[in-house]
Amino acid sequence: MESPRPHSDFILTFACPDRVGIVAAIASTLAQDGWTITESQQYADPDTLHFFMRVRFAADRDVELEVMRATLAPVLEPFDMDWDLHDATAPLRVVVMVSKQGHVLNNLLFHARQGQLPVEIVAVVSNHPDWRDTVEWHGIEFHQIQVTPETKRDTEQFVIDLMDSRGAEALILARYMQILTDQMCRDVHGRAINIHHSLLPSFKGARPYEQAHRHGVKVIGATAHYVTADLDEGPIIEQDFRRVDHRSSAAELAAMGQDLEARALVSAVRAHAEHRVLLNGMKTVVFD
Ligand SMILES: Nc1nc2c(c(=O)[nH]1)N[C@@H](CN(C=O)c1ccc(C(=O)N[C@@H](CCC(=O)O)C(=O)O)cc1)CN2
Repeated sequence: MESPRPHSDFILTFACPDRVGIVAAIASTLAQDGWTITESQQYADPDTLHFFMRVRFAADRDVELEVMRATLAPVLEPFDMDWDLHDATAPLRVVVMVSKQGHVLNNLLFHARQGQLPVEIVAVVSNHPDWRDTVEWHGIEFHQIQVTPETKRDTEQFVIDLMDSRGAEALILARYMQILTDQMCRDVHGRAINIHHSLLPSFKGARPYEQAHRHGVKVIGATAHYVTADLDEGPIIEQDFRRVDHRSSAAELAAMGQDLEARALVSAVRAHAEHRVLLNGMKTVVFD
């Protein structure tokens, strides 16, 4: 028999300069207020001397997210924290962007529909019509945009407005093959995830499987990362890989890579949706 769901279930994440007493302050504050800590992970970076923590806590009473935020603010203030508080039970609302290749999009749609991903895909945007029927079969709105050098900023503003109007908290680039402008990267900093079809930092940019084939690689892979203005240089969230050999053409490498791309992106989106990813400069801390 399933245990009863708590009335209030929150996830606190933060990063701050490391010092003695951080965990004790969090734990004692929660204990004094009658909260049960159900998950807790922390990491002290020896290089940056920064401390990272994810703590999930619950109680059988109804507490509004904003009320909980206001309660925690004075406790966290002395530690100079970059912190956030999330409702652990709320699925992450996302907008997905795709171009012509739909294997990663399809995998996202399937996992979300099956309830295997704590995500609600509220809209799909594409610069091609190919995946409209599939997306609309899932009952999800599909918007086609026309991206040219002249229209790129307007199309990006359309996406930002769409995210705002649908309450989307993240943007997922599922093999969307257009480079986002610096302004768009600023607008979605820390909440746009791209799947690149190579093991970054190798083979950035366009056509990475052709680059890999020319180099005679013995493994291929995929990298899910946050999007930044520096193309395919954003903080890495997840990678997946497999062995290959001299017999495969670039096209065969690309075909073998599709599953890796789909798996890596789902894993990264799940980690982001469960608030397990914290930015650590140009890197990430990803809690289990
Ligand atoms: N600002 C960013 N935009 C995008 C990133 C990123 O990291 N930062 N990742 C890419 C995806 N991508 C590889 O995964 C990628 C997509 C497209 C190209 C590219 O060169 N495309 C066109 C040019 C399109 C354009 O100018 O918009 C081309 O083939 O010439 C390279 C890498 C998504 N966007």
